[in-house]
Amino acid sequence: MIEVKDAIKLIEENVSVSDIKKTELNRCLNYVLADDIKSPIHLPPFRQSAMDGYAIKISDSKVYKVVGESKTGHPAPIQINEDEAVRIFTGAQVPDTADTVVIQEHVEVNDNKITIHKLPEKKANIRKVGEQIKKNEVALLKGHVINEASIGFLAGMGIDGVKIYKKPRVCIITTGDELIEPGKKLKPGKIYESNSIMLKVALKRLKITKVGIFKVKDTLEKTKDVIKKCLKKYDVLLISGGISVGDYDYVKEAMEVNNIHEIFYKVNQKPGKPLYFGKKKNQVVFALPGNPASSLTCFYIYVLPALRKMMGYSNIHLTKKKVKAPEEIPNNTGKSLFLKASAGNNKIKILEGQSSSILKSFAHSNALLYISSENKIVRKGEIVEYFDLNF
Ligand SMILES: Nc1nc2c(c(=O)[nH]1)N[C@H]1C(S)=C(S)[C@@H](COP(=O)(O)OP(=O)(O)OC[C@H]3O[C@@H](n4cnc5c(N)ncnc54)[C@H](O)[C@@H]3O)O[C@H]1N2
Ligand code: MOO
Repeated sequence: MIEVKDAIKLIEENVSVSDIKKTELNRCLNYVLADDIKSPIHLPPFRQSAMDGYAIKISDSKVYKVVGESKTGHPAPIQINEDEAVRIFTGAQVPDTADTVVIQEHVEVNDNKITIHKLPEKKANIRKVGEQIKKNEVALLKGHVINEASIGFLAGMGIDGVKIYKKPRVCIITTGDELIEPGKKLKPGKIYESNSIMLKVALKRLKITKVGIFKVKDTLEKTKDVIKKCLKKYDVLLISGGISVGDYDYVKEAMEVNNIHEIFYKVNQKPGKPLYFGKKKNQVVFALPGNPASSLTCFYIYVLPALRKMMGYSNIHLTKKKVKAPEEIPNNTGKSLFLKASAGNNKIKILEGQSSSILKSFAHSNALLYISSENKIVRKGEIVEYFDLNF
């Protein structure tokens, strides 16, 4: 049995970043950039008017002669002298000799002359060349998580594709004779299967959508076969249940038969003690304890960082925050604890119902309060750490 911090470290060390692929921009949302991106152009590429109005070469005069028009999408047709103006529109090129744009609301037009009521500051309403980004300047760094704005920004620089890290294909395998699909009639001795959908949506929150779900009964043969099948198609296997020491817990043996190499089995923690982590070349396998709250805790603390590392994230762990313990917390288990809690406004409340089978409290928690195995008692008001579940 290993300690929490060692388990976290072993996962970090044994998981590698996914392959890189060049991908067209409209398929890059929520992926992580695998390269620094430099702007191929100055943005904007020419001096642009920020408003509809008149481009002038500013002087003490309030009256200017309109000598032409600069229309958006076309090069500025003429240059101007002092006391001259060019009619101009938002986004249009400002003539090189103009230095200011007056908005049309501040101008009175008489024939081909304008009278300015309110002179702006010199250089007003002109977007400078390269104001947003200069040619060859780094626009986005490797590790950047691509959002809608990043896509617009990249397109605005004329870029139509970038290199990104692939997302892992993940499968969820549930084990157990007792499990019945929600929606069906419950029979004696059976319970509704809830881990697969819970893990699937947790993956969805991580923007992982290529997810396969497989359900097997408690037999060695079936467990072996499903693992073999999944190893052919998926980068990550999440197996739920069947990893403890009962007579019908076949997952460990089925993994051995499939030549999965054990990195660790059992972590000195509550919940989630029988957690298993293994590898087959670059494929990784987590066997999550079947108890629903254990499964989800292990997902947040161990699976999530592994997946984020694969996807190229630089911050892979849930954010850890500090808070004062709201009450005395004895820890006579000798194990590290992850307590379901509700945090906010620099306070935390430990919720009722900490058992591994209970999701009721988890459903109301946004934090996992962490007490290390070495800590036998936390005094009220002592500083403790929690994992923020808002990611
Ligand atoms: N003698 C011992 N017994 C147990 C130990 C131990 O050290 N010695 N460890 C306990 C701990 S801690 C945990 S956690 C569980 C883990 O057991 P398994 O991973 O083998 O999981 P199962 O036995 O298959 O199931 C446990 C529990 O969870 C329910 N379950 C399972 N899968 C699902 C699912 N997909 N959806 C909803 N609920 C599920 C299952 O019905 C059981 O109630 O072992 C302890 N035992
Ligand atoms: O690992 Mo278990 O989760 O303590 O019931």
